[in-house]
Amino acid sequence: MGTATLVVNAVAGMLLAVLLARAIRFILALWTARRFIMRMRKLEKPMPPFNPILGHLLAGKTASEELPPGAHSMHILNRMTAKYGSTGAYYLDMFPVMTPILTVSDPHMANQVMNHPFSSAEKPPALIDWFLPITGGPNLFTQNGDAWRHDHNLFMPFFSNSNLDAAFPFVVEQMAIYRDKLRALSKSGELFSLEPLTLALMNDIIGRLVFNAQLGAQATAHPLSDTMIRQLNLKFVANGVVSNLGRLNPVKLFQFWNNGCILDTHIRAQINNRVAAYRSAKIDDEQASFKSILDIALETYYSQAGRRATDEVDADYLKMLCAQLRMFFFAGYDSTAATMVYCCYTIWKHPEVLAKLRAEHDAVFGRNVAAAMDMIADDPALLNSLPYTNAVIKETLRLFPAAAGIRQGCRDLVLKDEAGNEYPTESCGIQISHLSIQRNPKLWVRPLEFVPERFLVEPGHELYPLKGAWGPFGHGLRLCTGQALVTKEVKAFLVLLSREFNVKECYDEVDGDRKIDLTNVDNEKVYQVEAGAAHPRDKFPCRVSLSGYVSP
Ligand code: HEM
Repeated sequence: MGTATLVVNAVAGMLLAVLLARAIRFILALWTARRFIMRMRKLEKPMPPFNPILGHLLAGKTASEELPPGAHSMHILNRMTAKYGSTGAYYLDMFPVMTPILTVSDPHMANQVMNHPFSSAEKPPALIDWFLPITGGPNLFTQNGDAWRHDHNLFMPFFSNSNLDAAFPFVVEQMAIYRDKLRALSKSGELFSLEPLTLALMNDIIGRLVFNAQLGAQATAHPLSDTMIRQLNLKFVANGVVSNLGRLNPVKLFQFWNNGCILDTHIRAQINNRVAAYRSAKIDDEQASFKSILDIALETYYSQAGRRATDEVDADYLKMLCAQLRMFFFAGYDSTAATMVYCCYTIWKHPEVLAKLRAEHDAVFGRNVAAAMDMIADDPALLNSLPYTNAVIKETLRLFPAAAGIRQGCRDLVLKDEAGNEYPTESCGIQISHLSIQRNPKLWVRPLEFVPERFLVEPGHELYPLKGAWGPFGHGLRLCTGQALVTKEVKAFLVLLSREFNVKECYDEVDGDRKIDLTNVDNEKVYQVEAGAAHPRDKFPCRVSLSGYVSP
């Protein structure tokens, strides 16, 4: 037998072994999923109609078809909650799209999860697959136990109040570029999409916060931002569920891998830049008041005993950093940009809210909008004196939560609803359905109305929110680490823009004769779609004009 034949046989044998291992893994996972769900069926637990071969995939498909195009999976879960989750929880087996979950839409049961010593902090293995195209490896969202604790402690100093405040001169500088773009658009009066502009703004801000880099994405597309967006587009196929099976397509798998390599190349370039800067800063004994996430990680690395500034970063640390920085880059811009756009929608849709918001900004910053920019840069703590603005952001996130939380169940966590029905969680993930909880008429007065005052009234008032019912940043130990940062950023965004401009959404103009049935998304034309976090559909078409409320 010739060498070539031997090589071909060896490669074919290896491929066969890999395929066989994958097939066995698939069958085992399928068997585990079905066995658990069959047991729950026997116990007559709430769930959609079950198909022995397809599990609940058909029910998921039906729910997604009852929604308008591209509706986010949170809407799909919400739709299924309306059909099957009247007791506050139902089981779902969408294998192979995901492993079985218990979807919880009741804050009492969500609290039981968040108070459990194991499940409150444990993320399910299925999340690793979800994040893999975005991060390429373990990250704070997916890690558990000591690995999570170690990396969490490594990055947390970035989120200290003083470090975040030190970033604000740069944050408002980027918002000034965004404001200038809106000024130009207000002159032309043209129809445009607000979302790409806002994503570019947040790309530039997060580039600085994560890498201490000036990406300049508001001026010209940056390859890091472009590749992340390409990767997200690939991941979030419109109308999910069955088309999600496209994940098994080898062409798509190659594209994921290739985008991942490009992301890693750019992230490594940022790491190399900062290693060089770190070394020269060490030599010059330079002290920067603001430290990026990457700078903090490098400082910790080089401060370890026996390590010299001239040493290379070792391969394991580099791998860990790449995945965590990819995660922070994504988490830091995507959902914040979506929330900023939704705030634009909510405040300009409600003139009475806008009037109160502007009055609060006048009281704290005076009527000179240009001065507000310098005031925030000099003293970001002023942003803490804006209770109404804070309530507007909270109310926007109540109606349009950008993300959701998930936990791993376990044998000794059996949830109980108020009627005493039990929900075992062993062998399944627990998905907290924020959208269903935050729009539930049993939990909220005037649930679909935009009422920021509900976050300002005292306990005992009918509007006062029920404990645990508001949770767009999740709950407990695994709460979003970016919450304080997001709140500051969105407050600054509103202070700098809400008085100068009027923004008018133009969905009717764009939709034209296209009839969209909005019945199952609470008749909300700006319903959320899959695009990373949950984003406003069709990138928020609008026109902007100068308000005349203040002089620019
Ligand atoms: C509007 C913006 C944002 C929203 C709505 C949001 C929401 C969330 C949610 C729902 C979770 C899961 C919480 C849970 O499982 O209980 C989460 C986790 C996380 N978020 Fe955010 N997030 C936002 C912005 C950010 C930003 C700006 C950063 C960082 C720059 C960030 C970093 C993280 C991290 C690292 C985690 C994982 C925490 C852990 O498990 O240790 N997020 N976020």
